[in-house]
Amino acid sequence: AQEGQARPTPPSTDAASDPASTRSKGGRAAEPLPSVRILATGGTIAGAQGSPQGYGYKAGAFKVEDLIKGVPNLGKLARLSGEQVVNIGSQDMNDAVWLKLAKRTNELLASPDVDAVVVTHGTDTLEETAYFLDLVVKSDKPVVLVGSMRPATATSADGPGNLYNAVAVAASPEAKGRGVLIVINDEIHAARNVTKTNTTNVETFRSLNRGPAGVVNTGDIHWYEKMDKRHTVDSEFSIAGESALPRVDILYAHANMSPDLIDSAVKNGAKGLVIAGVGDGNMTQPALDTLAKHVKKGVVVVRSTRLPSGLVLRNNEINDDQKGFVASGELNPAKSRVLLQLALLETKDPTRVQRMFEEY
Ligand SMILES: NC(=O)CC[C@H](N)C(=O)O
Repeated sequence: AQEGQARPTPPSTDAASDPASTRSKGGRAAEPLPSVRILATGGTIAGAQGSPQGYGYKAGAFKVEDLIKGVPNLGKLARLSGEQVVNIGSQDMNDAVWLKLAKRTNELLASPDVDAVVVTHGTDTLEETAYFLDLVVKSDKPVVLVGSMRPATATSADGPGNLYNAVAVAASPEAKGRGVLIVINDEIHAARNVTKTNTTNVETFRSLNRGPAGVVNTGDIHWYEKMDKRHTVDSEFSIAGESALPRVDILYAHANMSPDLIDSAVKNGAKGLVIAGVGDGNMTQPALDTLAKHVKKGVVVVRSTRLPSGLVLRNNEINDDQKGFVASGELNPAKSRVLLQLALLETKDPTRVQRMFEEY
């Protein structure tokens, strides 16, 4: 547990308990609670079930005010305010929303009136949005993303408990400087490390290569190791003044992979390509040859893996130096795509991009 900090009151269904604006510590004078802004973007956490039997649900049925009201005692953790950025299923997340969300987050965190930001989000692309923010947020104040696997109206909805824990983490002074975090299913994950591993299970988010950043149970936090990679205030990336991001496509390798889709992606405007390679970032010889041809014309190619864990090491099975490829290291294809989009705002030089893949 965090030293010197009162354990937050666990959620109860006591409707009479009024939200306090201060937290007292062992009889000492009460100090103001941290101010946490909730930025809502939609997803299952804001979804209502279509029918009691069905899986189907209406995404974004609930507004941010509904989400806050739905969690007993949330107001005892922090002074809360909410704003609706978008209300979409995260399968529809796009560069424009990322830029809007990141700029708003930076604006809020630059204010002395805001101590932390919580983003409610669908789980499908949660890890991508989190990593994007990890690379472009210019503050060491906590930024916590949270989602749920069951809609708010489901039996055993997981959203309210997840939101309670997310606000507890955001309100924790020790969350400062850890980069963007994802809180779900009683675990805290670094944006860079976490991935969705199961289509429906509440235990779907895993940091497969490194393990979680901590655990959180009804607001009681236990931290593990700090992230040693560059993020937030140490990041060289900035989206200030950017109105669009370069197009980067992901191509999935498989037996008998043909180079046609590679050519098509480049023809349609991709400035960078990420290969979800077989094994440690491998692919058929025709695919390799076609990629090498596009590298010579300035397209940046990153080799990642379609496997859920493990590293893609430089010059391991493939001579990246000779072909001008970049190896993704620990980053999965979705996160490699995010980093490459930001890298391409700076450079097309594969040596510099490789350095970024080693540092972030
Ligand atoms: N559990 C979820 O959040 C998935 C719902 C939806 N596809 C989304 O990502 O927003």
